[in-house]
Amino acid sequence: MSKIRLTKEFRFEMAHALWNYDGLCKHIHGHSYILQVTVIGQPNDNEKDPKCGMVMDFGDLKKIVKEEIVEKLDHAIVLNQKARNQHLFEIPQMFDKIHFVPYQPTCENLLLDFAQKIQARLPENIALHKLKLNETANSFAEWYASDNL
Ligand SMILES: Nc1nc2c(c(=O)[nH]1)N=C([C@H](O)[C@H](O)COP(=O)(O)OP(=O)(O)OP(=O)(O)O)CN2
Ligand SMILES: [Zn+2]
Repeated sequence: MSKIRLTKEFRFEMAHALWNYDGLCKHIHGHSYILQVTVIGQPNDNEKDPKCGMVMDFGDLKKIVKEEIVEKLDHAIVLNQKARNQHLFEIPQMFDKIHFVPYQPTCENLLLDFAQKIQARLPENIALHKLKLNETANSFAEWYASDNL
């Protein structure tokens, strides 16, 4: 049976800084990120199933991506763990949504992290096909399953 790709788009506001970077992005600054998540699979052909005709309910995909990524990162600060500093936690009303990650929080590395998190939550019959992350209106990175076999 034929396969179909489904895409859902998410938006979140996130601050980050690139540790040891040689440009302006070494400073804490924010982006309005746009994340497109594309999955691939065969539409359900069981007429008795409420999900008949669907590869995956858009709502189920939304739940996974919101729980794994959007709810955690929206209005958060993401910093390389090399920048970890106890003083930041002394002002919890500003810094209780700070995430230190074991990588440089570039578009590329965020996508590698997102791919792992989404893949771990997808049902067996559905595969992650592609991710696209816009950091600005004219800068984006893409992850393709076919590049990572
Ligand atoms: N390969 C990457 N390069 C850069 C990343 C990244 O994640 N991957 N990130 C940054 C900065 O965080 C920031 O996103 C600036 O990016 P840039 O597109 O250079 O933004 P500008 O506003 O300066 O670009 P304009 O084309 O002038 O709008 C830097 N590089
Ligand atoms: Zn940036």
